[in-house]
Amino acid sequence: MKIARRVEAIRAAEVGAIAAAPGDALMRRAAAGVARACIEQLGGAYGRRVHLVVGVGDNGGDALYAGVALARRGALVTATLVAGRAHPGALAAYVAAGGRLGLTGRPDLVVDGVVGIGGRPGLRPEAAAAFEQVAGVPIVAVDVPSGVDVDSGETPEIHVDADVTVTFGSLRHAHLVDPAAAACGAVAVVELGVDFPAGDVEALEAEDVRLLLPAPESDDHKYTRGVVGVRAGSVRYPGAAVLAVAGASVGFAGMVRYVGAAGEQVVAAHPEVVGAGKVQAWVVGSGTDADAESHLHAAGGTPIVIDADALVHLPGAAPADAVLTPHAGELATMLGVSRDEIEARPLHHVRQAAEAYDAVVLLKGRRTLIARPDGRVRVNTTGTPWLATAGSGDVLAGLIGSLLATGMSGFDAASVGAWLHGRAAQACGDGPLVAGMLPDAIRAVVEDLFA
Ligand SMILES: NC(=O)C1=CN([C@@H]2O[C@H](COP(=O)(O)OP(=O)(O)OC[C@H]3O[C@@H](n4cnc5c(N)ncnc54)[C@H](OP(=O)(O)O)[C@@H]3O)[C@@H](O)[C@H]2O)[C@@H](O)CC1
Ligand SMILES: Nc1ncnc2c1ncn2[C@@H]1O[C@H](COP(=O)(O)OP(=O)(O)O)[C@@H](O)[C@H]1O
Ligand SMILES: [K+]
Repeated sequence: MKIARRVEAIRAAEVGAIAAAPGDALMRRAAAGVARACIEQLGGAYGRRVHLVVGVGDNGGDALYAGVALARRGALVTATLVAGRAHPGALAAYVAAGGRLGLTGRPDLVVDGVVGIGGRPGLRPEAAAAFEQVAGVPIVAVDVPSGVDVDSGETPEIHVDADVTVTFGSLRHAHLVDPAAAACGAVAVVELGVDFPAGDVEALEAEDVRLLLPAPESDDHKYTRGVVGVRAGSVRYPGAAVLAVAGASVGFAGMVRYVGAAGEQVVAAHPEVVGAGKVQAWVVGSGTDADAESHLHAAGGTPIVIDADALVHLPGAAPADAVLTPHAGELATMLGVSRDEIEARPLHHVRQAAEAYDAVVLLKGRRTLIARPDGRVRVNTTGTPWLATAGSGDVLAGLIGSLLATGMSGFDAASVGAWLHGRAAQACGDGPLVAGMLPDAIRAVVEDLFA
């Protein structure tokens, strides 16, 4: 599990280590990691031109010590001190190592050391101007891309867009949560040997998913594995029913039931699917059009995935054990704000919705967020932009419902479902995909996990 923590918790955990380490030892360790990432990005150090953009705090100190390490490996290192001053010890070491002040020529790489966890959102004009001078050059950000809001993952003002971000000890929220995460590029964590407390934002990794998935036991039968019911599709959108059922069919339930207007199409595509009866979880809403409200009421009180058209028919609170799966536009309608506001502050809004509806809320997007009413959040890091295709959300809803039917908690079912769905899109490769390709790919991803 990847765990991201708040700045306050990270600072508190590091106090002891900083006091115990002699001089700038911790900063030098952090800087060595930054230098390694630069060398990797450049394919070497000798003769490469690296430009440091340096702020007044320890983030700038890290950048300068990284400059020292790079200069020692034969790189030509220059630096702009955006406030005209910098961490004294690091600056002295930098000058002693042959580092120059001021920009000369076009560098091969820029190191963003303006601000880290001590920064406020936005870039001051001197910092913005320093980056404009080297526009287009790849950027390695120290700790976080300067200008992003580290705890909220928001980017309310201008900020650095990095190719690589090197952080220390623990991920911060900005590394996982969009829009800030999109500004980080690839993220590397340098170990500092510090212990951190639990965090409230996390991301599943393959091993976590494998452990959470309830593989059938040798004495299982279809009913012990769980039965999922799908109320999706309509005369207008029969395909949504087929896709939601397809998603449910490659989840872990032992049987899929379908109730709705597209029964013929569903059985033609999935002859194993049966009609109304007892279920352990429902999936309601994908493509249900005008039938959404009646399906929502008919489904009743079992664990339930509520998707698409059904979301707007929810009263104040959702039924017990509900997983709501809006995209940004649907969440905007539910909360009475604009889509832009949701996209600018997804972490804030997904938590607000989970609390208001007293349900697990999965907000779809590049970095899908899954929130519990108590504020705990999982971020999905699998997927590709090709997944943004009509009907892929229907497959996801069915898949999550199928996992829910096995007895998984809503939080686990939603986050595991999102992980499998995104990994399936990755398995489809870097090219157009249609939602109907996802179920086979999900099956293959599961097979790989258990191999
Ligand atoms: N803790 C640890 O164990 C380790 C920490 N490490 C490193 O230390 C970093 C944190 O360092 P830090 O605390 O000195 O804060 P930092 O982010 O450099 O900002 C400093 C100053 O910048 C200013 N400023 C603020 N906003 C601004 C803006 N938008 N644009 C321009 N300037 C702005 C503001 O000063 P002001 O100008 O207001 O006086 C603020 O006080 C951390 O991210 C990591 O890199 C590593 O060495 C490993 C060990
Ligand atoms: N830029 C993106 N990168 C990765 N995944 C994305 C991106 N945009 C959307 N997705 C994913 O694609 C799926 C789209 O779902 P949704 O919007 O409900 O589609 P539909 O309603 O057509 O089924 C979601 O799983 C979402 O997380
Ligand atoms: K930075």
